[in-house]
Amino acid sequence: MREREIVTLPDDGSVAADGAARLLAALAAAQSARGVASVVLTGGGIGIAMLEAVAASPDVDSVDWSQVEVFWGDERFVPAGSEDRNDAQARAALLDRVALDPARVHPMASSTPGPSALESEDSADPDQGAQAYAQVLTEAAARLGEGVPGIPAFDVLLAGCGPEGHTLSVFPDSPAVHATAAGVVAVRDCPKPPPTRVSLTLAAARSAREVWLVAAGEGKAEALAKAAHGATEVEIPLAGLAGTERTLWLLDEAAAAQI
Ligand SMILES: O=C(O)[C@H](O)[C@@H](O)[C@H](O)[C@H](O)COP(=O)(O)O
Repeated sequence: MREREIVTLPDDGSVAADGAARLLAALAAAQSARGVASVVLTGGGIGIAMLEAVAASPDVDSVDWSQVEVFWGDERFVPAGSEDRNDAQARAALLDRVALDPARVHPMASSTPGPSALESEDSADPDQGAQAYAQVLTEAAARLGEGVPGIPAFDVLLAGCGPEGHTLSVFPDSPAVHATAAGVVAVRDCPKPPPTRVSLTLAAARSAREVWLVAAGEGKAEALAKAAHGATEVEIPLAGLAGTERTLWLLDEAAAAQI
């Protein structure tokens, strides 16, 4: 596994701004190389702040948004349209402000029962939502090329982390972190509300060419230090984040303070 790159910035605002500039450059480079670029979004304050910074960037049009495929690394299993959903927050922050091709935006299932939407297979059952997303990823891998079997070689996968070391919706010593196959899983009794979610496994996240962990605040410092000093992914799931070509930690000084 290639060495992690750790970039430290003064504060959360500069992490979001730097991440936004890097993301625009990475998507443009991917389009130059392969035509279509793919990005995996996540939730949380810094992840959404980064999308807002992308939307506000003077370089936002350096990317042909109609040729960007958007996926999620995890999603809260709540009704469609809930403001708790990562996709709702991403749409408000960026996706509704750029000219994406709706057919290339792949939300995870919501808990809204009823007729299945084309992509998300909305259902009242997160396991069905996870299975439906696995199918979306298999079909996307056929279009975009796969990193690990059945999972696209995403160009950039974004992830945040929690104070106890969770990333995506994979928590320490949880069924999701013990799910070693590359896939999509339902998460129940999640320590971070809302309790029910759908998430990529860490093995699926490692299908990405580049994996970027974006974190700010002293609350993340201990978990990041443990991961930097050899903790296992079962203990500290963020330790299991790695891209096939690059693993980047974008941290503010407070989050990096104990590394
Ligand atoms: O759905 C979620 O909640 C996210 O996927 C979660 O993994 C988040 O990225 C981290 O908890 C960091 O969140 P903050 O940036 O708000 O601390």
